[in-house]
Amino acid sequence: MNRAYISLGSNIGSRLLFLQQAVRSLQDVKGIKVCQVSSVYETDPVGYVDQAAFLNIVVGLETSLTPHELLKKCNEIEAILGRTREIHWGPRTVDLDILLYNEENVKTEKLIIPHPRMTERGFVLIPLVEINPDLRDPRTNRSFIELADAQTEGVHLW
Ligand SMILES: Nc1nc2nc(S)n(CCO)c2c(=O)[nH]1
Repeated sequence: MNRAYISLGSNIGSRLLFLQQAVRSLQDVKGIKVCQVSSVYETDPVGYVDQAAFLNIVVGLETSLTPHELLKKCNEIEAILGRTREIHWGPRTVDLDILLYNEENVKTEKLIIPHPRMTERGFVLIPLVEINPDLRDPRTNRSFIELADAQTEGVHLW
């Protein structure tokens, strides 16, 4: 069985409901068992800053799916919950990003794991280390806790 971590975010409409529906949709996928769900954090937008605050969580799961099969399911859940892509990095009903898949490095046109921007994002690191403080970056072997501690600004328990 494989262990994966996914970051979820929403900053349009009923943000909490979208996150709850996305987690339930993941749980309903054959070959996915959601094992951990972080607290909900309200976070300042990163990247495209002229938009509403996000609610963010990270979930830990066990899966028999391959990384690309998992990506396909995440994209399907985003589409079902109404994600549009008018503005790159703009507002969205729900966004699912695969952060880690075991200690594997994946690099294809469609998918890069570990997520390339995860170490720059407090809204990812803080919920991630909440659910598993022992995780290390497979590329550098650096503890994610050290990185999270330096990026608490704009991330608050909701
Ligand atoms: N705080 C915060 N900022 C973000 N910018 C983007 S793009 N996203 C979408 C995830 O890539 C987020 C997010 O989920 N949370």
